[in-house]
Amino acid sequence: MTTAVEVPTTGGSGGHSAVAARAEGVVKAYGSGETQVLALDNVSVDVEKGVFTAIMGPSGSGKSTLMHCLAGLDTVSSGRIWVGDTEITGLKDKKLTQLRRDHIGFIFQAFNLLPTLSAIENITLPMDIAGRKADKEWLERVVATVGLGERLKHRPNELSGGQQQRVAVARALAARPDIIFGDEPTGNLDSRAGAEVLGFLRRSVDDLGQTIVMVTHDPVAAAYADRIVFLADGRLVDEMREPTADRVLDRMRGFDAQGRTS
Ligand SMILES: Nc1ncnc2c1ncn2[C@@H]1O[C@H](COP(=O)(O)OP(=O)(O)OP(=O)(O)O)[C@@H](O)[C@H]1O
Repeated sequence: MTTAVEVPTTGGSGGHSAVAARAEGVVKAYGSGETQVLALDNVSVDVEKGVFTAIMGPSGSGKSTLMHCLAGLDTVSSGRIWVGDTEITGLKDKKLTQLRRDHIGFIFQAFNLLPTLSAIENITLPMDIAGRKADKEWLERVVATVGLGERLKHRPNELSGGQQQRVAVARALAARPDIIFGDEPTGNLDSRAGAEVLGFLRRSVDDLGQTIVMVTHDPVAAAYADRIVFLADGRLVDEMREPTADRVLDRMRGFDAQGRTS
């Protein structure tokens, strides 16, 4: 963990503070007065580059809010957020949209594939829209990692849920974003298809050096991560390295025992 206050570097030259994103003293309040909810209450966290991070915590603890703030999908009430070298708090909409497009990938619970396009067309669509040429070699690696073989020419409705989500992950990877954010990316999948997608996410970190941040409720899914940060009542309360599903389950039971399910 770096404690430096200067703008984080995004590595590349082997710098020691390989931080892909950072939240510093982030507060997010909804509403005001007596009905105010502090979704995030002074959260500081570094998202390490090339690391698979899971965000866990009881329902309502602020997981999605933290992810949305880190990804520039939501504004903060106070505190600061960086994505790579860029402080995004205070950025105007246009710049923020550009930054999201060029540096961030998203995977949601719903696969959000276009039904009339083939798998491979879906994968390259965001770059086609942005008028960017896919790096051919990279695309080949991504496609090889997805392991969809001849199904790449198939349309989404000819693929299983797990395969569709792998296409969605490949689409996020194809543009080589600095970070991929996933909000319950396996939430709609059965456990086998979920394992398939999680294995693929894991490989994209190990083989392609991708940085991933994933919100999940599922201890088994979280065990695929390198690091878990735990939120409770809008605060960062714990973290775990090299988690196992059993240890995560134990930690989550601890929250229940304290009645911290807000
Ligand atoms: N748009 C909003 N308006 C008001 N309150 C909100 C809004 N969005 C979230 N909240 C509140 O902020 C808190 C954190 O919500 P958030 O969705 O980040 O939690 P979460 O940990 O992702 O929950 P879950 O696991 O149930 O999805 C909750 O108390 C929630 O009710």
